[in-house]
Amino acid sequence: MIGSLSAGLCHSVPSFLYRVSLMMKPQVVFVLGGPGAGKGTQCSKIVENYNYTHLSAGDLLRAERAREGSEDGQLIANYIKEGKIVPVEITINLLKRAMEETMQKDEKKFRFLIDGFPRNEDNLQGWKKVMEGKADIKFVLFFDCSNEVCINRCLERGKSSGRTDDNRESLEKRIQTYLQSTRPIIELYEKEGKVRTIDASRSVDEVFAEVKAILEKEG
Ligand SMILES: Nc1ncnc2c1ncn2[C@@H]1O[C@H](COP(=O)(O)OP(=O)(O)O)[C@@H](O)[C@H]1O
Ligand SMILES: O=c1ccn([C@@H]2O[C@H](COP(=O)(O)OP(=O)(O)O)[C@@H](O)[C@H]2O)c(=O)[nH]1
Ligand SMILES: [Mg+2]
Repeated sequence: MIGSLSAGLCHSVPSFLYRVSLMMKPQVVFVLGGPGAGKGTQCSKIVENYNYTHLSAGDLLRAERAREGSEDGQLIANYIKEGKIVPVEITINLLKRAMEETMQKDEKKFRFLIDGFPRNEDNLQGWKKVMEGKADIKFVLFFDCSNEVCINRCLERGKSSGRTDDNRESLEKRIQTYLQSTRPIIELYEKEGKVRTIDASRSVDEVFAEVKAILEKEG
């Protein structure tokens, strides 16, 4: 059916446009929580078990920081070390490109876990400006745990992560940014009934059992 439709259309529509029109709209789960809450760990486990692509905004920014010739590398480095949130124009371009590249390679890969974004009002506005209507936000997975647990996990991670922000000084700033800027975004989504809160203070496996139950329920 699709084959014959394609053969008919190819005479009039450029094939790349035809391919784009066949693509599913990206289905997005935002993954939020404090620094060290376990977002990345749980996203990896989701990817092992379900058909999602994990896009960590922080990882994309760190890759851009390291890219030779990047115009934004120094700015990104400063923001990360200071625990501040990079202007959304930079982050949204990286996210959009990563989503497009994933779907161009395999059009069945239209489910995304967007980890660590949107972290503030600027991020939210940037997402809306660029992505509204182009992607569906299914829900928000919120990994909730105390600041103390977050800090201890990041300090432990800092022994081997090589990250410039897994130290006490940066962490105090990151926690402040999280409380002042990111929590209000989670609350906004909460009012829309989109937040699925998970107690992230338990073991990796216990947390994942809850994640699984949510994903199975949401379909
Ligand atoms: N449930 C958990 N219990 C204990 N340690 C955890 C748990 N989840 C993650 N960790 C560890 O805590 C650190 C932060 O986890 P990570 O997944 O990178 O969090 P985030 O992406 O939210 O900053 C890592 O060193 C990770 O191995
Ligand atoms: O959308 C984003 C995501 C991350 N960051 C920056 O990258 C850092 C690390 O983010 P990441 O999500 O990797 O940290 P995690 O919460 O996983 O420890 C943040 O503190 C910010 O400085 C940002 O500016 N915008
Ligand atoms: Mg992370």
